Amino acid sequence: MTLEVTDLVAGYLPGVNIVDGCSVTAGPGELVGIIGPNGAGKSTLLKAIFGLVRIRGGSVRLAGEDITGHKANELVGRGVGFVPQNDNVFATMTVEENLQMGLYLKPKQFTERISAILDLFPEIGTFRRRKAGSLSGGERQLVAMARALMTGPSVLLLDEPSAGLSPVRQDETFLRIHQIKRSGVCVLMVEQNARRCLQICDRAYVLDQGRDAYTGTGEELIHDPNVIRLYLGSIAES
Ligand SMILES: Nc1ncnc2c1ncn2[C@@H]1O[C@H](COP(=O)(O)OP(=O)(O)OP(=O)(O)O)[C@@H](O)[C@H]1O
Repeated sequence: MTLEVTDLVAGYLPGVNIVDGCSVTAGPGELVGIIGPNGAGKSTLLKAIFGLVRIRGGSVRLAGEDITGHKANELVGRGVGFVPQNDNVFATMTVEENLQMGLYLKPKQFTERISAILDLFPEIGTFRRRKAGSLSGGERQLVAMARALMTGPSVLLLDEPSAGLSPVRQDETFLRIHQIKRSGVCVLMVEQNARRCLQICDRAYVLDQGRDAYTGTGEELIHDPNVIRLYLGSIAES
């Protein structure tokens, strides 16, 4: 399914638009990155798409259907998954219980879905009975993504999946995101690690002050002098 966000306006406080005329699209099996400076509105964009921040203007369409302002639980039912940056697992529950929570709308499908998830991420099998709170950051991120995948979404929204992880764990996480994309899911990912994000994304958007300032393939943006100057630092860093 294609996700189309057009001229979106959203914010928390009256009169302050954090997302301010932002347009992004992501198609089936596509990994689309969102990068930009702190406070640009990246997380707010994902939350607005997922019905967690009030939308003041513009539209969100899924497979051509208007889903603007729909509530999160309704969006899950329509095939949208969201992995927030913080508190994305239930620490006192086991991994398996976390995955069950992901499927609370359709508990009868648990056996079928868990086997699909274990096919995609076999390592979950090795710690499925452990409490999520006892896992490493990378493992917790994997559980959070797996939980969002339990309903078999066609669109997955990821908010800074590499945050707080060591470089090795970040690489593992990006590899897993690639596997998710290859399974046909459309992935829209906000990332702090801009350079790495551009290396692995099919396409990306640079957000600035709530707007999509630049867009292109990861390869184009990573070599774009404006993007380098404003967001990536010197070319020598690459
Ligand atoms: N719950 C909230 N209430 C009011 N303002 C908020 C809230 N959450 C975020 N903001 C404000 O919205 C602005 C954009 O925040 P957002 O988290 O979307 O940016 P971001 O691009 O994801 O930045 P970062 O990379 O720092 O996470 C910030 O100025 C922030 O202070």
